[in-house]
Amino acid sequence: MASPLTMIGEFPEIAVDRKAHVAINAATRVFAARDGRSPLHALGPVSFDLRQGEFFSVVGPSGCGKSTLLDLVAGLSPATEGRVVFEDKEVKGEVPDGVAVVFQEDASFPWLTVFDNAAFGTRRNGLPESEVRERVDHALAFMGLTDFAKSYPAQLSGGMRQRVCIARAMVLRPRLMLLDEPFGALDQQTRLLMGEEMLKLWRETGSTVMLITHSIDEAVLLSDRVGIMSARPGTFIDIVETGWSRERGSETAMDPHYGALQSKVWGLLRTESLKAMGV
Ligand SMILES: Nc1ncnc2c1ncn2[C@@H]1O[C@H](COP(=O)(O)OP(=O)(O)OP(=O)(O)O)[C@@H](O)[C@H]1O
Repeated sequence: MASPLTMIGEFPEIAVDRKAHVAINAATRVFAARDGRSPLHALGPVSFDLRQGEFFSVVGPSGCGKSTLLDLVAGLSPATEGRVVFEDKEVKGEVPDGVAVVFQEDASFPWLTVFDNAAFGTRRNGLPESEVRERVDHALAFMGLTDFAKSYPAQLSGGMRQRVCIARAMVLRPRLMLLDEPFGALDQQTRLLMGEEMLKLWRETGSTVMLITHSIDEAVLLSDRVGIMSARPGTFIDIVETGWSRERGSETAMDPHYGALQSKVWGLLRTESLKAMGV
């Protein structure tokens, strides 16, 4: 019988299992009524799987429930109905072991050095200091921050601060990385470079990635699959396979298939964005 594991190109150590790593089953989120307003149905019902080791991006009109979906998968917010299962365990009430989340806003701690920022999660998890040091040194080198280990966030650019946050997530060696517009506040150039860093990280770690983004270009370039959400309450109207190899990078944008994928995603998103704007 054929093995369910597929060896990937130059990275034979990463065996990607195409079965579900995260299963989202008929999940909805309704926010309770507040200030005399009616309850707000923000999301779903939405059902989909994140496959083991894939890079999955989510695009959708503003306010359709993308961050709400990520919060559900991260265990930061409960599903009103339905459920989320990560590695055969229901996600409930806390971020599961093996999951790291990176947000758009600069979440570095200004009172800690770059090294101590990156070490924060692992120290809290009680990892021995020698192991912390080894992991942090590797993550800072990977993110090009070695020379800034003793600097404080205020001494860094916005892009570098965001790299510190990604290093902090990387040090945890997550099996699932949840990224909520992590490059949203960065200029276009830095954003492109950070996308390449993310791909490098994804290739090195073999972790599953779910990225929320407003950028169709970014979603199409980085992902194995792009999920397009409807206007609120968000559900997936389509999930588009890109077909890229793991070796993709900025040059993938020159591939003739890239333009066709971009147009397809934009075509789907445009209709939903007009609906969200009430047009
Ligand atoms: N804690 C909350 N309480 C009440 N309503 C909320 C809460 N969080 C989000 N919402 C509402 O739920 C809806 C979905 O919000 P969410 O942030 O998930 O959308 P989004 O697709 O990520 O938006 P954007 O693309 O603009 O970042 C919005 O109408 C938002 O106002």
